Amino acid sequence: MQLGFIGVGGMAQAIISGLIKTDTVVASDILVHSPHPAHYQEFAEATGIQQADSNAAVVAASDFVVLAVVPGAAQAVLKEIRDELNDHQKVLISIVAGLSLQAMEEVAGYDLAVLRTLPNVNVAIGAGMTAIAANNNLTGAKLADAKGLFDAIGSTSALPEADFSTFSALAGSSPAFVDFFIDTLARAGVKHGLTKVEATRIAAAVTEGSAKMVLASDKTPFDLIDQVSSPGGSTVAGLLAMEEAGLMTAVVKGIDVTIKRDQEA
Ligand SMILES: NC(=O)C1=CN([C@@H]2O[C@H](COP(=O)(O)OP(=O)(O)OC[C@H]3O[C@@H](n4cnc5c(N)ncnc54)[C@H](OP(=O)(O)O)[C@@H]3O)[C@@H](O)[C@H]2O)C=CC1
Ligand SMILES: O=C(O)[C@@H]1CCC=N1
Repeated sequence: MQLGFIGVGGMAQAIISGLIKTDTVVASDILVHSPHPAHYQEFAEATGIQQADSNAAVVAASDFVVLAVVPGAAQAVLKEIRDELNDHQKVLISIVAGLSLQAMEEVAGYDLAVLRTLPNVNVAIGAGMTAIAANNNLTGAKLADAKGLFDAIGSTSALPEADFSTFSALAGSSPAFVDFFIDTLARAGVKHGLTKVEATRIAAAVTEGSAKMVLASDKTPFDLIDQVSSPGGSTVAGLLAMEEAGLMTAVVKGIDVTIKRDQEA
């Protein structure tokens, strides 16, 4: 499979790293381009991926083309590459937040096979969570291959497009929120005398373990909270103090604002 990327920023690099690490695509079959090659030169040399001279050259040489540009540039880039895309029956895979299938079809053509996705940065280590929605032209082996790319670097969830903004907050943005929680937990450890490095290692290991517990057990997170909270003990005291400071309200408010911002884009 020849895989092209238009846009080689943080998220494209995360996907490429995940695909190479999981032996899903060999580096030499990946071709990339963006307006400032200096921004990805080091990454391209370190991974062994190929660099093209233009967006059109990426499309010409690829079976699957990943649109990984900032949302503001997406329409112009689609206009620029639509002839190349349609001439050769390529598959377009978009990772652009807020860009609907219909908006892509309007610009790139109604016959084009398109997969809209919303991955998260954890794809870099094969632990991503990606929402997918295919248009009617993407079926059979092409759909399986396009979906397979994201299955190989984590999990996928086929969702109606109406749920993409919620997914974007809960899975696309939330690595930042979870990292914020990990850093806050570690900072509290530093306040009480641990080094930042050791406190971060502890906080991250606990976060990973607790996520695995939720996924592996048939208990709800609230059941697991009760299991940790000994009667009259320290955990319930800490939990109540966090809730008095508004932890649940703060998280839900943050997600509300994230969804609203995504829908404005
Ligand atoms: N970051 C994340 O966790 C997630 C991001 N996304 C989506 O991924 C997309 C990229 O985000 P991210 O990687 O974070 O952003 P970055 O700012 O890191 O990267 C943006 C990329 O777009 C390129 N670009 C801009 N204009 C053009 C153009 N005309 N032709 C080709 N390339 C162009 C930039 O090129 P150059 O550097 O040369 O200027 C750069 O490589 C966004 O649409 C975002 O919504 C989706 C899910 C999660
Ligand atoms: O911050 C953003 O706009 C993108 C969407 C999901 C994660 N990053």
